[in-house]
This record gives sequence, structure tokens and C-alpha cells, in this order.
Amino acid sequence: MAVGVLALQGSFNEHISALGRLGVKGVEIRKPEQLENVSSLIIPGGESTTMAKLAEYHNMFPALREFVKMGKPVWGTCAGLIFLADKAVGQKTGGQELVGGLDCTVNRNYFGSQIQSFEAELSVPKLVSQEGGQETYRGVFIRAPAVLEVGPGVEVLAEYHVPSANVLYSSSAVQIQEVGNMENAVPEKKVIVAVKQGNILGTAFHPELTADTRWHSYFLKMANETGEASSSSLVPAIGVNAAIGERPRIDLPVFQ
Ligand SMILES: NC(=O)CC[C@H](N)C(=O)O
Repeated sequence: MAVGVLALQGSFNEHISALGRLGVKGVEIRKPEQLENVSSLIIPGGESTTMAKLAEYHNMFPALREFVKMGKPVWGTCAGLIFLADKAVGQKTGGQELVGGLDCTVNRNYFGSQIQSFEAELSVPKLVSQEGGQETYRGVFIRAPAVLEVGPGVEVLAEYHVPSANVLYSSSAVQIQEVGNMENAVPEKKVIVAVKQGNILGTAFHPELTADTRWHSYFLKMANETGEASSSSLVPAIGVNAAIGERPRIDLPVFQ
């Protein structure tokens, strides 16, 4: 069965294109009944409050919760991670509905506003042990969330070392302050940016915006392990530098 991509708002086209590069068909999901035709689902990045309003308007929440509860593989990237978290802080007044299922607390805009978006090389040992390729993964963080706390069943797949110049003083409010004076500098802090709990995968960054398809391949293998996804999903990852002898490519965001 094809992989569903929630297509209410955000980077669903980019996910579909990344799946396409792995030879897998992504199906746009906009209505609850369309979830019956897919065995796994990607919830893209975007803006979670807007996405939640659209999901509510289209009566998607009960079907999405049911999908997660049934143990079908679901991957949330950025806003999608917020959707899947059991708890989110830093929400707009009035809050927003969440799908939940992932035993963690996220901070919606942990790293600050849009202009504080960044890219970073992440250490991803689990991903590399399964997918191969280069040791690090280049995460694109766009007004990104971070995971503040995880429950016992949640595996941490990647952490980001917040540079000591950008010290986060509060975990519940968006507050990144520049430290001009080294006397005030506090030690580098780590925050969780990729998690897995059973068949739920969450990444605070946007793998759909880079040419490195290892996270998509990782998710497809999760989906295949449940025995429900189409066998065509079993294709190797095309990680950056994965091909022997290939010169390192500059992994610019990909819009295809
Ligand atoms: N790039 C993203 O998906 C950003 C998510 C954003 N922080 C939100 O609240 O929805």
C-alpha cells in the first residue's frame, strides 16, 4: 500500500517528491476516509496551529488518532512532530488540538522565530547504523520545535547541541538570549530533535527539504516491518555520500 502524506498545509509536496526519489508513491490525504487506503502516514512540517484548524475543519482528528492507535507507522516532521506529541507548550492563546500518541512534551517554537531558523550537522548513530552514508545528518530547522521531555518508551534518535552563545534560559518559553560576556556563558545544552516510540517517528527538522533520503528510507523500513507497506518500499537510501567514490554534494534544500 502507498504511503499517505497529510496534505492540508505545509511541505507535503516535498515529502511526496522525496518518497518518489525512493520509488515509493505518496498519496495526498485530505479527508478522513482516505486514511483507509494507506498503511502509513507522514505528517509534514508547516504551521501546526493552521494545520490543526484545517484538520478540525475536515474532521480529521478522530481518524488520525485512530490511525495512530492502531499502531500504523506515522512520521511527523516539525509541525507534524508537534501534532503527534501528547503535550505541547508555547502554543498560541487557546491552544491547539493535537493528535497525540507520542509520549513526550514539545516546545512549539523552541529555537525562536522564523529568522532564527538554521541548519546543523546532527549526530545520528541509529540512522547511520541502519541506512549507512555519512556519519552526520544535515538538519534543516525552520522555526523548529524541540522535545523537552520523553516518556520511558521513547527512543532518542538525535540531539542538537545548542551553541553556548545561544543559551536557552527557559524551557517553557521561547527565549533565546545572546550571551555577549563569557562570564555569563553556561555550558552547552542538548535538546532532543528526533524520537521514535514504537511505530511513531518524530523529527523536529525537515528531511523532506534535503537531498539526503535516509530518514525517508528509515521510515519506509519501519512501515515495511509492520508487514503492511508495499514491498516496493524496500529500496536503499540515497544518502549524501552513500555512493562509493562520490564527491560530497552540497545538500541544498530540494524542491522538485
Ligand atoms: N517548520 C515547521 O513545521 C514549524 C512548526 C512551527 N513551530 C509550528 O508551531 O507549527
